[in-house]
Amino acid sequence: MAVPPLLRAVIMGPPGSGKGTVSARIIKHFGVKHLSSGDLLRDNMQKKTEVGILAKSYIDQGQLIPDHIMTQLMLNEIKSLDQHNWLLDGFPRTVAQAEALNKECHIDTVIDLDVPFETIKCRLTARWIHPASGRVYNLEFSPPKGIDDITGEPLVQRDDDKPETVSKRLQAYDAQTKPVLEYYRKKGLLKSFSGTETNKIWPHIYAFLQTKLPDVSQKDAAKPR
Ligand SMILES: Nc1nc2c(ncn2[C@@H]2O[C@H](COP(=O)(O)OP(=O)(O)O)[C@@H](O)[C@H]2O)c(=O)[nH]1
Ligand SMILES: Nc1ncnc2c1ncn2[C@@H]1O[C@H](COP(=O)(O)OP(=O)(O)O)[C@@H](O)[C@H]1O
Repeated sequence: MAVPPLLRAVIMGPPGSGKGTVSARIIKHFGVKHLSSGDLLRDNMQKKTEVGILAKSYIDQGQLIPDHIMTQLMLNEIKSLDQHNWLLDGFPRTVAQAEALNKECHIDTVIDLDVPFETIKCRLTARWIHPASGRVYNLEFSPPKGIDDITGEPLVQRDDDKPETVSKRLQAYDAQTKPVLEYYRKKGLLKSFSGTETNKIWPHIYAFLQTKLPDVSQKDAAKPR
């Protein structure tokens, strides 16, 4: 029997559009490997690696990390996922990164979360995360019980979720990341999902991915959450 080709997907959208939240649901239902550039950078910052120390100065300013550093870091990680279906989250974020990725692998689909900036600004100041796993919580949307649901470890707020840094990140998105949407649109790979609530966008993403991969979560497949 022929082995189905491995899925190579990217999830895009402005900061706070719900990439992490939707990725967690995609992992649960479709069992893909998830590689988040932000989680990888935060892990490096926490371990105070050379990349982590350098990244902190950019992230604190709401700026993107230089392309050559980010590309090297991510392409190296991607290699270790060779035999799996994977989903990239937060990379590529510039056209130069998209071109570098294109040289290394063929991308099948790009899921774009099209959420208005006004919606996002409120969300990010209420975001709490569990740094070790990248799990995200929100004071209103998915309220934490004060600690991470799985490990019981404390949650933290991200330094770059301060309102002034959020504005800079949204500007960087407009200037540097929106052209990447155009890059993938021209290749016919872009699938945009518009809305202001993850729970309303998700069933459409779920239906779209079901055309590519089987649901491996087994239970509750009729009502994907
Ligand atoms: N109010 C509200 N918050 C949401 C919704 N979807 C996600 N969030 C929260 O918004 C914040 C940003 O979401 P996240 O998945 O981290 O976005 P990312 O920056 O694109 O990865 C987190 O605190 C989420 O819990 C939603 O539909 N409504
Ligand atoms: N592909 C990338 N290129 C450059 N910088 C990046 C990239 N991915 C993440 N970063 C840096 O890490 C920060 C946090 O990224 P991420 O966790 O994806 O946050 P969000 O999706 O909420 O913006 C970004 O604001 C940026 O400074």
